[in-house]
Amino acid sequence: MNVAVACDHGGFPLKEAVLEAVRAAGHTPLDLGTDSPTSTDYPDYATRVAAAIRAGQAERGILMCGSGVGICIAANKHKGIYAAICHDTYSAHQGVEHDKMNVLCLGGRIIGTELAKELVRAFLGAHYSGEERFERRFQKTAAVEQEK
Ligand SMILES: O=C(CO)[C@H](O)[C@H](O)[C@H](O)COP(=O)(O)O
Repeated sequence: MNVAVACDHGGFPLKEAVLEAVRAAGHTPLDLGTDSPTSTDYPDYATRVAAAIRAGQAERGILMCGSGVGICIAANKHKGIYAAICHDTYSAHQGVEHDKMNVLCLGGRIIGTELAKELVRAFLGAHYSGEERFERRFQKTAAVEQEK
């Protein structure tokens, strides 16, 4: 699958490792910036990844900022984006399996490159289970989204 990847300056230290982990998992990363540690604004990169997913250019996304918080909040403002910060591998796969998480958010000032690679592997290796209770809960969440 195509995986849209973007970060601000705080997430930039993780970006190369994340791109490498996407390729190592057999997927194609779309590198949507930023391309240097120069200070920039995380909502711009959340929008790039959200747009790629909404346009069907990528199935999933990975976003990084300093903590993962700001870019996750910004991503979740876009329809069809279900983003979460996961700094443990259980959440990185369970979020997809139970909750249809389609964007993984990481904090470049919180975790190192090796954990980031493991989180990417767990996220990309997971698939939505589609079990009735998960779909029921997801539909309740989606209904709130439609009210916007
Ligand atoms: O973590 C972030 C937002 O949650 C950002 O990546 C920034 O690191 C954070 O806001 C700090 O910004 P600064 O301009 O680098 O001081």
